[in-house]
Amino acid sequence: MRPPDRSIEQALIGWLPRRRWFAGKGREVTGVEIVVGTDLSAPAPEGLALRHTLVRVRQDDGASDLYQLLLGYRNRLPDRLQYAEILAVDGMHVYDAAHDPDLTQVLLADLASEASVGPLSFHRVPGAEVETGLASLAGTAEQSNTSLVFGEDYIYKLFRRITPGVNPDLELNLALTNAGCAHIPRLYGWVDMRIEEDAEERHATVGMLSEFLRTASDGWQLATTSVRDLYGSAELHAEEAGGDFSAEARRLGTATATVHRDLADAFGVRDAPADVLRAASARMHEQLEAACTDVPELAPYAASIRAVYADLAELDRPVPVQRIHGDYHLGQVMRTDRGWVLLDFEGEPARTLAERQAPAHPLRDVAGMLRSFEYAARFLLAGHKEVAAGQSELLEARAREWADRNRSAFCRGYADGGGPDPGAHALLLRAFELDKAVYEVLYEARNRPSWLHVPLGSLPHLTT
Ligand SMILES: Nc1ncnc2c1ncn2[C@@H]1O[C@H](COP(=O)(O)OP(=O)(O)O)[C@@H](O)[C@H]1O
Ligand SMILES: O=P(O)(O)O[C@H]1O[C@H](CO)[C@@H](O[C@H]2O[C@H](CO)[C@@H](O)[C@H](O)[C@H]2O)[C@H](O)[C@H]1O
Repeated sequence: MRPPDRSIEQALIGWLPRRRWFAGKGREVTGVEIVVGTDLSAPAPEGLALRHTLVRVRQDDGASDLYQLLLGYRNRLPDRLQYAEILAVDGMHVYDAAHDPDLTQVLLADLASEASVGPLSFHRVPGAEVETGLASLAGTAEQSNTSLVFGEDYIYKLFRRITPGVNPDLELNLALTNAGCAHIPRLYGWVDMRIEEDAEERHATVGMLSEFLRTASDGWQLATTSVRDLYGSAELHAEEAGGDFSAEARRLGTATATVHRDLADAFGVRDAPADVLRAASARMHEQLEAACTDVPELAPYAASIRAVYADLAELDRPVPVQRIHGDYHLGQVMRTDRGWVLLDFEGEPARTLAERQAPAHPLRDVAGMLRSFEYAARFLLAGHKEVAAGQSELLEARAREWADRNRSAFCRGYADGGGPDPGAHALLLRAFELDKAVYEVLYEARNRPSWLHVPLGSLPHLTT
């Protein structure tokens, strides 16, 4: 017998906030309600069941969000799945079935056959074949969603926070697929869900199946390996150390410009009037004030940051805007044998769908990646200071050198690829970088407090 929904909802109040992908951190969960549960007829062994579940989560600030869960039901929960348990009642275990390859196979089977099950409809990209019967492994990366790797072939992104509408990750991947862009993983299919609430019918993207880049390394790993290499021989300059990353940074810049051009071709570019910059500046101010309230360590830099935002508001000229990546950093790019590939076009997870879909200046993405070079250079510093006391100034200088070298290389590559020359738009770039750094301060305070020193540590340099 399955436990009643009420017991599951109660258990989810404590379980959800502890998930890495839960987007409402820092606010209390006051209620969870199962909006719709759909049994997926898994080609699963006897005694197992899979229920696709959409829940509404209410929080103490009045926010109310939808989340997607795959609930597994078993009479006996094997040791390997204990960590995924949500509750057990009268010998029946309810758990996060994203971690259970016996159950997740149904996703591939339904994509392969383009099934429709209750409110869920599974779609294949025209011409794409999907092989079934592969076992999945849930990714261990720091993620806003949950990714399931099937065999060595596919990666299925199970979107966690669900916003009605087409998810920009799917929207942009589909457009880039149609444009024949080489800098994205091959897209195989997606899952759409009909959501009926308050007599209203809406649709949302709840899953996406892409090529798993099995031989690729992500940009963050490659960049931090290069930084580690440099810190290991701190007497050398960045260009002398073995693992110099700058040629890769330059190629990454060029790939970024190519993707921006494809997005511009697919969705268009328009000249936004000057008041768009005033509105952007106002939003930046708002985020800064919110961040200063939550993170008082930001206060000493606030006046300098405000001055840059004020200059931006005064920049009285139209700016070209287009669809962009929106949350661009080294963890979102992978180096494959066919060059750099860009992932995760969802935009910043904390923003509304309308904000994430809004056209923006492409240098916002450039600023995101430039911040990421700072992150890669700075994130190892703290540990190193303990090991090599007295060397901290030298390592700080090396961090600066590494970041500057790779930032310049990326910008050169971006301009080579036909993007607007970052060097010719210093104020825009500075404002975008500061805005990103403020976002990161908030993001780290809410999600990874032990990383807060990384964005805070780069503020003295950014504000001088
Ligand atoms: N197509 C892919 N091939 C290989 N690894 C991938 C692929 N897509 C994502 N990943 C890995 O999963 C991580 C998280 O993916 P991402 O799309 O950024 O998810 P999220 O939206 O949850 O942050 C990436 O940093 C990368 O390491
Ligand atoms: O990848 P996500 O869409 O989940 O993006 C969020 O999480 C990122 C961290 O996982 C965060 O990125 C920040 O940390 C990165 C290193 O882990 C660094 O490369 C980025 O430059 C830095 O912004 C991202 O901001 C957040 O939206």
